[in-house]
Amino acid sequence: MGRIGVLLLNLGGPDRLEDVGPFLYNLFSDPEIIRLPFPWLQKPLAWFIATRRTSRSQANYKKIGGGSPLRRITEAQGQALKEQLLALGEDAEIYIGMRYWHPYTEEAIARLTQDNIDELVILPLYPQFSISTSGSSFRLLEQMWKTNPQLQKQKYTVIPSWYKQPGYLQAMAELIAQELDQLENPDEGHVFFSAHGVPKSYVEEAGDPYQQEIEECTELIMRTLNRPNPHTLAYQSRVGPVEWLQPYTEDAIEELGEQGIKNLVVVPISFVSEHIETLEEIDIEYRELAEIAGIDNFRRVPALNTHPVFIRALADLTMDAMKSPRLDLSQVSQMKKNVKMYPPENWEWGITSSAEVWNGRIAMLGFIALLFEMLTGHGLLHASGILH
Ligand SMILES: C=CC1=C(C)c2cc3[nH]c(cc4nc(cc5[nH]c(cc1n2)c(C)c5CCC(=O)O)C(CCC(=O)O)=C4C)c(C)c3C=C
Ligand SMILES: [Fe+2]
Repeated sequence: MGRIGVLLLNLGGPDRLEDVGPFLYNLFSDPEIIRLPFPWLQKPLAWFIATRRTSRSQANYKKIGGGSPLRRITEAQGQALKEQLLALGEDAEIYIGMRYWHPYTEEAIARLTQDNIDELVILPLYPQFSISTSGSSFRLLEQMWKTNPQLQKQKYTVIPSWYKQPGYLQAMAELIAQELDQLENPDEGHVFFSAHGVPKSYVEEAGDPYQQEIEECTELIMRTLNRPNPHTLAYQSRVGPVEWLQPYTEDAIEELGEQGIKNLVVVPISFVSEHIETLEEIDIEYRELAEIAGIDNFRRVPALNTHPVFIRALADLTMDAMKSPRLDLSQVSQMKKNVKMYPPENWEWGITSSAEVWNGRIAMLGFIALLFEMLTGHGLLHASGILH
């Protein structure tokens, strides 16, 4: 076999405070993040929400050193994976494709099409699949493949999710065990899995397998840990007014406090690197909540980052993917049964003349309403709680 490439997909994060606004705009422009019935409203609404959210978000990034560590950590993971693959006899080229910030997926694809890679493995750095994360990156890649004849010649395979991978489970269990062992009585630690949330409608209406994969993953980690500790799963980082997956992390912490739990070991489960939601939300906000709830001992399990057992797991995933039958991007959504990406594949972009007329009229009304709301602070978005 010739030269292989590994495309690592990740979310991306603002490197500096001045990147926060444009990063949020990119994030909210994604129809897999805000699912709107009218595609024309996506960009104005993204601009509006990003503008309103920027200073609050910047204040949080300031608390963790003025930017996201995600790029640095993902690059370190890429370098460690390259070395691990070399040790297994595979001289691979690693590409990093972020969804909402540099290095963008488009930049990674531009690099790899110049490199003459024989076989490409597409590996999302999200253990569990969600429409809003891996799904969004796969959809972007699918569009690129459709429009780029050079890419169409590229042989590739996709790893849709990998939360059952034994090395990954082992690395998570080791990190949890290390944290439990710091307690005076390790068996008394309550293991608290905090997963990034998604709106409930993603799971119940759009068929996102995320909740099922998170729940199964939690059970598999506990089985690998093989200790008698009780555990809880909750969902963090809710954005906007709609209902997200429950229980919410803040409510669950409060409840455990009321039950008299004194030792909490918090495990971030949906992401493999430190980022704002571990360093700020868990380490600062939830720690404070726990203290108020009477939990004396609050410990957080570090993210996997470049943990050697985890890097070996990524290398094994890559090698196994090359030996298995290829899986292409269009097969992935079939595999993740019932997943309805948004907007749907057969979305009609106002192709009939009457639809064009109505689209135009509604767009005009929407814009006027949005402008009015921005100037006065009153309107539907405020009333519904989307904006504050
Ligand atoms: C598996 C992990 C993630 C899921 C699922 C996810 C869904 C999701 N996220 C938002 C809104 C925001 N996410 C933000 C940052 C952010 N999100 C993830 C991971 C998942 N998101 C990460 C790792 C990060 C941080 C990147 C970094 O800079 O370190 C933000 C910006 C931060 C903030 O302003 O609070 C927003 C907003 C939605 C709406 C969503 C599902 C629909
Ligand atoms: Fe997020």
